[in-house]
Amino acid sequence: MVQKKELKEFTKEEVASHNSADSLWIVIDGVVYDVTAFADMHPGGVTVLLDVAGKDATQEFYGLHRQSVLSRMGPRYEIGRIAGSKSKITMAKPGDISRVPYAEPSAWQGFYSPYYNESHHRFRAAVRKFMDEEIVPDSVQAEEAGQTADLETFEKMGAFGLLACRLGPGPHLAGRSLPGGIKPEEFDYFHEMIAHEEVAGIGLPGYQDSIATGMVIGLPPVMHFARKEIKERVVNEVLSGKKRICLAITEACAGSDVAGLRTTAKKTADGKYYIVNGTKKWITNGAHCDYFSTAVRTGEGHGGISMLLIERSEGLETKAIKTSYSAAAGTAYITFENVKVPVENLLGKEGSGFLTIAHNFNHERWFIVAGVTRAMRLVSEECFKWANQRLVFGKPLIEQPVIRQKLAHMVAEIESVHAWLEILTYQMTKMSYQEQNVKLASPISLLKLRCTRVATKVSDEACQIFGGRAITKTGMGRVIEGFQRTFKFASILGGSEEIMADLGVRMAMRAFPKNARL
Ligand code: HEM
Repeated sequence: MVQKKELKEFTKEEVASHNSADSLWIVIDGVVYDVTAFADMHPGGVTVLLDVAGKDATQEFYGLHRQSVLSRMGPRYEIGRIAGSKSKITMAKPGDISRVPYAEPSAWQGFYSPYYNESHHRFRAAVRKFMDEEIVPDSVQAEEAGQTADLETFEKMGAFGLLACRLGPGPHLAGRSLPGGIKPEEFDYFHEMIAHEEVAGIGLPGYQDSIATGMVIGLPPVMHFARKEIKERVVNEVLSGKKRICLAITEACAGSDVAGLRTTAKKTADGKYYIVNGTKKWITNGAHCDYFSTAVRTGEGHGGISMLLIERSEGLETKAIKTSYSAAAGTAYITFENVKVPVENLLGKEGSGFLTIAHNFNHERWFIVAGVTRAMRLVSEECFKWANQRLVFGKPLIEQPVIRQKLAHMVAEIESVHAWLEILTYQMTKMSYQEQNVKLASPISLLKLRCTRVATKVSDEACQIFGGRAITKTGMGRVIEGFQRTFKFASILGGSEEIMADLGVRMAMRAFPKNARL
């Protein structure tokens, strides 16, 4: 642990005399750092430090480093302050709400909103603080190393109530303590949306997927279709963070075309088990899961699909797929070789797999939009900050009209997606699940289409603003690099853009008045 040193005050002249490799001091935002011992280890090299030795290096530092470098390493080298100086730069604290324009939904930046009450503000504050304090510290390194969140992290999220919050309002919340002291009966889809936003707000695509994307899409079939005893056991294990679950539908030959799936489940002669054989591909979190909500073929054609809850057991193997995002997400290829599954693990009725799968489509797509929209806001925040602190041709980037044009388009598009997301979330708070399935399938599909089209543009503009840093995994462009490398996932999984567009119009046509004419 770093010992807190007694902070002295220095004059500028005193600091100026420490200007060599033997004694190398620099000043950042009024704070004096003795980096003599660090200079040889400095990733940017010694010479750049010598160039600013004994001087104020605030501008140089913030042009090249994220603030987290200073909060992480600064205390080790901090020795005092310039006498009479005051900090001009705010150090981010856990739980802070950003004041950068458009970095938060407008309700969090002092605008009126018909959607949020005090409990939503309290909830966001509690979840953000939890994320900043408990999840973020290890996440950057885990993302880089391709390590998924460990069970201890899952148990922490479970005890905090965050896992349960990501599955919407419902009986699964009964008796649980929830973030910010929210009562289960006051919890609504806006609270859930906030939970997804806060997880996506860490800006690490692989790691944030590792903290329970599999659960958000894999547990609903169990919650809604499992037999009572199985439901109680599995839902409790998963929501407390003791076990992990994922959704296993897609196969090498069956993606959007679910009917093409080939994994078979055949009943044993005594009728007690299904024997499962086949493969699954691109299964988020699959590499680390204990349970797999799995689509299998129990018969021919469309009516021959069923859903089974399969436990990790003999004959089931998972191996990581090398995707373009971090191995932390645990995206897996799964093989089933004569896996024995009790018939009690059937989710819903045999042959009704399509209904079971489709039951959660809207929720899954809505959840994807909430996450991607939050990630886009983070990208725009990074662009605003970068454009403000990066000097080009002797002035901040933001002073270039072409950069302001890019920011304008980015913000206008993100805000429109978020506004539609809020409108549809409001509908969800008013409609029964059944009514949502009928009325929201079209707009949610079109919203997802719009969201990922906007993500394409946001990624493009952000890359142009960040230049080489947008293709560099560490440092200033880290978030932009991660986003441009992974935003495409959202336009493919949970229903590809093409399927979303087609479904959106087909579902809308169901309500088309037969007697309408031009
Ligand atoms: C307390 C003072 C400093 C600390 C703890 C520090 C630490 C670091 C770290 C951890 C990195 C690599 C991280 C990353 O990829 O972002 C880095 C890179 C770098 N640093 Fe520093 N640094 C300090 C001050 C400075 C100053 C004053 C300058 C320049 C005048 C400087 C110039 C650079 C350069 C040029 C790089 C490479 C940047 C790049 O690859 O884009 N550093 N520094």
